[in-house]
Amino acid sequence: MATAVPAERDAVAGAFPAPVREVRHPGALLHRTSVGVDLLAAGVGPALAAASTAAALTAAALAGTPYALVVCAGIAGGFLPDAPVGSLVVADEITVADLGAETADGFLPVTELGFGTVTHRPPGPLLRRAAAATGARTGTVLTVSTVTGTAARAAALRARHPRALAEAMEGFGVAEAAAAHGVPVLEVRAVSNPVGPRDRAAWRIPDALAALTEAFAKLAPVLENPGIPKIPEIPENPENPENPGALEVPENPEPPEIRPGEPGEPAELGKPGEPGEVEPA
Ligand SMILES: O=C(O)c1cccc(C(=O)CC[C@H]2O[C@@H](n3cnc4c(=O)[nH]cnc43)[C@H](O)[C@@H]2O)c1
Repeated sequence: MATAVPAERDAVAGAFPAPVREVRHPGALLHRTSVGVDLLAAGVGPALAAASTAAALTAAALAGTPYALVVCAGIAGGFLPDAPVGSLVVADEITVADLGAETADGFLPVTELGFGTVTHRPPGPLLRRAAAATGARTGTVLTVSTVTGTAARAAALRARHPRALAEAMEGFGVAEAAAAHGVPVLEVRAVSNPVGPRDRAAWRIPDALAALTEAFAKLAPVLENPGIPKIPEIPENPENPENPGALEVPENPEPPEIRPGEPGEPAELGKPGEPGEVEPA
């Protein structure tokens, strides 16, 4: 579970039974709950959130216990009237709003420049279960690098993304990291403020954090059993032109010896193995 700041991480932690313990990896400090869900304050903005999430995913994969699901969570700005302050949004599209080029004819997303991606979509069945469990609205959650501060910018974003319910700053970065590891992603946001003219005093942060705790209490059973198989990554093999998408594997590979409770045992959701962990001093 990746949030931007520790206050959001701790709000999510409030939905799980105490205690949590710290697990330190290079580039990612995890809070591991007693039910095996890992929480990460991944940093503000898509770049740092992607870097931190990728570090956590890589550490888990190297330990032989890859994550089954990544969830980006936190507070957000909501587009009125569809996502008022206090409401909860689960993204059916996680879309980066400002990755592209400004032209004389307006904004062009990177995809129209011929590269990259601008949207990640959570698996439909998981999304529907998450929305049903929490009562959340579903729609596009935009990822921005600059918080919207004017009515004109809010209107421009909605004109370009009519299904947008909320904007926040990490979802696309977290989703890019998850996609690189072939792991599905969800984004869950509690609306703390309207998207529009900047009025920081009007942000209802404590209420949104409380809504986040409540949402994750309801989501816990869904997250424990997301029902989504990991998409296997097929590494390229340039030396095998008949099957360039597969690495050569011996015909009867020796099965790895795996004993219960050891690294390599199929992981419980989000519960990486012990190697690589460093307990806090
Ligand atoms: O000051 C606090 O106590 C506090 C507690 C929890 C979170 C914060 C933040 O400032 C979180 C920043 C985080 O929130 C997202 N966010 C919220 N509203 C918007 C918005 O209107 N536009 C874009 N992002 C928004 C965003 O993901 C930030 O990273 C403070």
